[in-house]
Amino acid sequence: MSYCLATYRCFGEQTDFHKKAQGIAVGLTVGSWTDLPEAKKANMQKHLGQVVSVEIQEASASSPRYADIQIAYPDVNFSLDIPALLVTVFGKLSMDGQIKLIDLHFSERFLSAFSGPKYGIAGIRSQLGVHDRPLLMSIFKSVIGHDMQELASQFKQQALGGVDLIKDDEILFENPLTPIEKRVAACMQAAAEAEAETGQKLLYAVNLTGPTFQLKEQAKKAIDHGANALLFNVLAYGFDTLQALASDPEITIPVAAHPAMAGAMYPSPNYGIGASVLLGKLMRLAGADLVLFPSPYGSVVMPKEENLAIQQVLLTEELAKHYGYQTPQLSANKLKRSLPVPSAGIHPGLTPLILRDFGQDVVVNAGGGIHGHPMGTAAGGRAFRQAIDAVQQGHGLKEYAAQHPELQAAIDAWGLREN
Ligand SMILES: CCCC(=O)/C(O)=C/OP(=O)(O)O
Ligand SMILES: [Mg+2]
Repeated sequence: MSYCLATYRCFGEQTDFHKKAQGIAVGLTVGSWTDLPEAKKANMQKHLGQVVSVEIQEASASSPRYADIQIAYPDVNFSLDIPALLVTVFGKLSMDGQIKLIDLHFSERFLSAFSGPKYGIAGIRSQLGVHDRPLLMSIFKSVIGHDMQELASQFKQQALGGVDLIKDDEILFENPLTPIEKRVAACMQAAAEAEAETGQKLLYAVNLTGPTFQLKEQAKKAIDHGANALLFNVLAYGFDTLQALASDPEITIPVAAHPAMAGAMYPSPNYGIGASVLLGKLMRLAGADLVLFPSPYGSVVMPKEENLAIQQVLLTEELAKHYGYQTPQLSANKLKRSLPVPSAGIHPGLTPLILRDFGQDVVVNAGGGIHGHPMGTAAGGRAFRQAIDAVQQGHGLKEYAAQHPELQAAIDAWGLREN
């Protein structure tokens, strides 16, 4: 028998959490809210959920009374896909009061159904030829309504700034002015022109949008026109759609997962799905090569501990866990590691914090912090590259900026944080 484990944080001043846990284990597997004779039959036992642990935290001045409840779900109860797992462990239960899904452990059998990221960190770095520093990504801004010429011009300015990746904004959808195949062709042409000047390769993550059942063909059309990466609004389309794209041998380019809609699920301490599950484990399992999420210090803020919890699960070698059985040390290194991309409101003066908190395997990502630079878009990219170089070489940004005007201008405009 093998199980997937779900950990919940359940709140209640008077709740009998042991009874609650047993009710979850039975009610989400073989039973319901009331006793069912069928559920007690011997042939149902292999489908019965198990209470693994109930850890109660009594109310304090800083916290209401809650319990962390871990339940094991027999993976024979559901098909080996993310929708089935999520509906099983948090479908009806998500509507049952103050309860939050805060962790998931996949059985090896469940994990075996997933190929994970097609490229991962190593693959992205290999495509770019960059192995010795954090990566830099810029974001198109103010391009809704732009024609192809204006869009390609903004692309080239971003590329000349020394970025490693350029992504569409997640709000740029299929439109008559810049349809995906034209966007890709024009931007990849601009990328080639910029590379002739800078010698630097780059990935352009074009936003894959449109009717769900046309996404594969849309992606193949983009690839046929030269696309070398995709941006995807995973939560709007579903993890299973990401998994279908990432596991499809005909989709031969990396996928960057955007967190759009995540704010409807992770922020509340009492409801929803924890950030490390929603934007960490499930994104990596479904095959995201890069995962964007709100940074701890930008314009849309996620607490630092949640940021680091996401980073940990995107980079860890351990994603599988067997409940109660002696099994070979499970390693999930069949799942390539996904690149963390802490984002939103990032400017060059925040680079020391990002590199301190995330280390080398991170993508520094900015839209406004590039295009809003006082000396223009290309200077915005240069300012970030100078900030990254400064930190890599052990210099303070203020000292380094004295010899690097683009960085100085960014610090003058937006300030500097080194702790
Ligand atoms: C968390 C996603 C960030 C994003 O999509 C975006 O467009 C950020 O733009 P800036 O905040 O860097 O301007
Ligand atoms: Mg955006």
